[in-house]
Amino acid sequence: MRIDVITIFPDYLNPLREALLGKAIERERISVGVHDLRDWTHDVHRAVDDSPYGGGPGMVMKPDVWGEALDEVCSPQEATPRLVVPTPAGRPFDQKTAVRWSKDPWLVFACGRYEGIDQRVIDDAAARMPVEEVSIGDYVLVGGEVAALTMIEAVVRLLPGVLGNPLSAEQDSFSDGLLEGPCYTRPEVWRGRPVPDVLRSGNHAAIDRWRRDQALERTFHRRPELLAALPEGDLDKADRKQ
Ligand SMILES: N#Cc1c(-c2ccc3ccn(Cc4ccc(CN5CCCC5)cc4)c3c2)n[nH]c1N
Repeated sequence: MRIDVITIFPDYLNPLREALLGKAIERERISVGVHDLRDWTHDVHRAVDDSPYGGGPGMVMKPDVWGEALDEVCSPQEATPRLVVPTPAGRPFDQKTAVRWSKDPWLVFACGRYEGIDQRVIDDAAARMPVEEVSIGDYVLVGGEVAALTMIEAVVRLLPGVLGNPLSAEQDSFSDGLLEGPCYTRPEVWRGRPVPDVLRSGNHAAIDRWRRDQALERTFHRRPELLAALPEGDLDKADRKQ
């Protein structure tokens, strides 16, 4: 997978070169290009923003600069990129979206700042490639870079050979529609708190049942709407005793 990120703060994306993502680059599971939007400015001030039409707070990112940047970064190659535009006004980004995007050959992230990017940039790009305006949550950030990092990590960890333990991705929270339950490791007793006996019993049927019950209970208390959204029949008889 090829990933390109366009931003006015390229150093914000340095974490991409660390740890798991850094290893994925080393192993050539992904190639990452980070581009400074100001490289497509032509004025002495390297301006990327201007006042909003219709008034209102803050500044809006200029369409001409973004247009030239996307023309070059997304220029037709052997594949067409999916353009991802983080925005507070976007559709919610979720695990299903991460799984869907993990099958793409090329993702380009357009990281806005200020009050966002002139809408005509998105509309113009949508005439040439798939574009998705997405939000990582119902809170307000200062720009799109942290959202891009979040989404890139959620997608790249799903690629073959990236996670040390591929089972981990399959047993993700949300993969079965529930939150995952608690996890434990040594020591057996820590500050007077023992590991639940069932986890040391060696009875894997009982362990699986306990873990499912814990996931149901946690989901019920923390994210009850996820239970309501479970497909019909996903809750088996044993679950209903919960
Ligand atoms: N993903 C994601 C995001 C973002 C995000 C993503 C991309 C950009 C580019 C610029 N900003 C800053 C900003 C902040 C507030 C507003 C709304 N306006 C304020 C006053 C009138 C409306 C517009 C932009 C961004 C924020 N925030 N939260 C998420 N889950």
